[in-house]
Parts: sequence; C-alpha cells; structure tokens
Amino acid sequence: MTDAFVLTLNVGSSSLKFSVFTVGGAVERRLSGKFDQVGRSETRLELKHASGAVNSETIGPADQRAAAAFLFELLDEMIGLDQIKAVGLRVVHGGARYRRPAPIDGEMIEYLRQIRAFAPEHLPAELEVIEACRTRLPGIPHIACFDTGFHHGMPVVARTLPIPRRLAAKGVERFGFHGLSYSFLLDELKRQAGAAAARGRLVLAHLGNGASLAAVNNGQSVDTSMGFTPAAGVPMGTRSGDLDPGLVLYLAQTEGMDAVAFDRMVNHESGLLGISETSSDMRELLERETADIRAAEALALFCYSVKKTIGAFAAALGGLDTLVFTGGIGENSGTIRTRICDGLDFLGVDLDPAANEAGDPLISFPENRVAVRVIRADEEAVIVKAVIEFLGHKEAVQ
Ligand SMILES: Nc1ncnc2c1ncn2[C@@H]1O[C@H](COP(=O)(O)OP(=O)(O)O)[C@@H](O)[C@H]1O
Ligand SMILES: CC(=O)OP(=O)(O)O
Ligand SMILES: [Mg+2]
Repeated sequence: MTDAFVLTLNVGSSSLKFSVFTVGGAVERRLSGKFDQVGRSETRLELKHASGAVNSETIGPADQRAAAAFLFELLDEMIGLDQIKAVGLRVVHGGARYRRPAPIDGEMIEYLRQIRAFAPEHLPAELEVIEACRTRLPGIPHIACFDTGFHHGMPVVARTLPIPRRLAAKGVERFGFHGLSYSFLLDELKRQAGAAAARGRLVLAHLGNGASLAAVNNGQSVDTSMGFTPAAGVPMGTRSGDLDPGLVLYLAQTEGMDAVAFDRMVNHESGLLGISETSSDMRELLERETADIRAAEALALFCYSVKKTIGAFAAALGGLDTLVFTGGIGENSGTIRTRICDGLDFLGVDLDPAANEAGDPLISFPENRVAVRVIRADEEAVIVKAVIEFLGHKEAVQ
C-alpha cells in the first residue's frame, strides 16, 4: 500500500515552515523543515528527516512564492505530490469572519484579499502560497487554520480599542495573533508539567521575527500584545509595535508622510531594523552589539519592552505561575531570555543560569514561585490535528 500524507505549511514573516505527516494509520512526522531568511539574499533550507538526519543548503534569494515552488519540486521527488491527501495552512488573520479551521474556497480567498492590508507582512504572501497549493495540489482539501482564533474569547476590556465605538461595531478591535503557537504551548505545557500547571496564570512569549505575548488563565486568552494587526505590541524584526498615535499627524506635517508610507514604515522599516539601521535579524545584532551602539540599543529596547509586557500581564492575571518562551529568539537565545528576566525577581522570576544557557525545558529553579520554560513552537502539530479532524468529519458525513 502506498502512503497517504498531509502537508502543513506555516508562512511566517521571515520563514516558511512545513511538515509532512503520514495519515491513515498512526500520525507520524515523515519530514519537516524550514526556509529561513525568506525574502532576504541568503534564504536557507533546513530539512529534517524522520531518522533525525538534517540537511541544510542555501538556495539564494527566495520570497515565499519561490520557497513554496522549491518545496513542491522537492516533495514531488521525495514522496510524490500525488500522495498528499490534504494540506493545512496557517493563515495569520481571519478578520471578523473566520476563526475556526475551514476549507479554503473562492469566497475565503476573496475575503482574505479584501483584508490583506491588515497583515501586510503575511496575508499577501499567504495568498500566493494558497494559490500555489491550488495549482500544484488541486482536487484535495486545503484547510486554513487561523492565528486569530485562539484569542476570540478575550474579555471585552482586552478586545476594545479606545477609539469611537462605531468603529468597534464595524469589527475594529484587538484580534491578537500567534494563536496556533499559543495553542501548542498549552498542549505541551499540559504534557510536560500537568493539567494544573496548564490551567494556571501564564504569560506566553512568542519571540520570533514577529513577536507577541499572551496572558492566559484557565486555558483562556485574557489579553495579548498584538492588536487589530500584527504591527502592535512589542518592537519586532521590522515592525514598530505600539506607537504614539500623535505621530501620524506629526509625520504627515513634517515629512509629508501619507498613510501608505506610514504603513510601510511601521511594518517594514521599524523595530530592530529601524533602530539598528543594519538588520532585523536577532542573531546578526547579537554578533554586532559590542561594535555598534545602534545594535546594542535595538536589543535593549526589545528586551525592555518584553519585560514591561510581562509585568503588565502579570498584573492583568493577578499574579504569575508560569512564563514560557518560544519562537526563533525565545527558543534559541539564552542571552535575550536573561536580559528580559533580569529585574523580574520581584515577581518570583529567577533563572537558573546553567539551565538557561543549555536551553533546557525548565530554566528556573524547581523551588521558584514562577516556573520559566522554553518550548519549541510547533504550529504544524496544531494544523495537522485540525486537518485530521476535518478529514474524519468529512468521512463521517459521506
Ligand atoms: N540562535 C539564535 N539566537 C538568537 N536569535 C535567533 C537564533 N536563532 C534564530 N534566531 C532569531 O529568530 C528570529 C526568527 O524567528 P522565527 O520564529 O524562526 O521566524 P518567524 O517569525 O518568521 O516565524 C530571527 O530574528 C533570528 O535571528
Ligand atoms: C503574527 C506574526 O507576526 O507571525 P510571525 O512571527 O510568524 O511572522
Ligand atoms: Mg513564526
């Protein structure tokens, strides 16, 4: 018998991550990998086989569409595209219409086109990848899984933006993102630390090229740092995060900056790149910080903002039981984790330097009031679950 596979695709702002799972019998990850530095000159592909073997190669400059095309060729050679029975895709913004996983159809594509300016670092590229899937993998279900769904039940006080009420009636409110990552963290926390820990007062910090934090209590999102768009919250690779709204008029008057240029600035020219004037990439800035004060200042601002948000969310939760780091930066940089946590001992946050340096699952001391953990983001695990649920449901009704 030939194998049946589900392909999952996670289009991030600087990466394309993917996994191939066997389905039908046991659900197992046959292959996974990521294109890193997508849209830059040195896009790299890292491929992990089920045996644990890893290959990496630089494929030159590739945007999301080129990375997806490269992946389809590779998968055709390795497993045969005709063996793929369904695709699951992360879609960052579901707008007011979509929050639960749903099959992609013409109506959804049209809606995502209409709202693509709400997530300019994601939706345009996601639409291209969706089109590529429909062309290369026609006739099978393509399931969209939305980052915004996780935050849907946030209390009104966290969802409301303090602007005229008539705009909220039109759907202008805090949506929040990185929801697939946060869902995975809750599942994984339950697996690693038990159900009681997963139900506690949690601050989850997803720190990648896009970065956000979520306050979660009893398994429910109660607040998050991103807003109506993923440009809000803490400073990121190229996004500003929260800003003084008075800048809009000031920059219009002094720089002649119109809405399109303002949008470009806050999404593509700000954050770590804007402050350092050299790079949006955390690894590069860490290498440069002793020689370049601008890199050092960018790092300091990032860590300071994340720390402030942890403090604010601990207040929103009425205390803190567990702090979790994830995302490319949160998972891999002990230095950044140390700088963020430095001074948070008043909350009960105290890192074990050796465990932190090693990137252990638990990086605080076992006796500390707050458990601090590192969990590798696996949005693909959440996506494949949704796809299998959809396939099961489809079979049941047929
Ligand atoms: N070892 C590391 N140390 C510090 N930062 C790292 C390390 N590895 C990856 N990163 C950073 O993680 C970020 C990318 O995060 P990732 O979650 O993979 O991206 P995306 O947000 O596009 O999904 C980049 O800023 C990269 O420099
Ligand atoms: C929502 C978001 O910013 O996603 P990513 O970090 O994958 O770019
Ligand atoms: Mg990501």
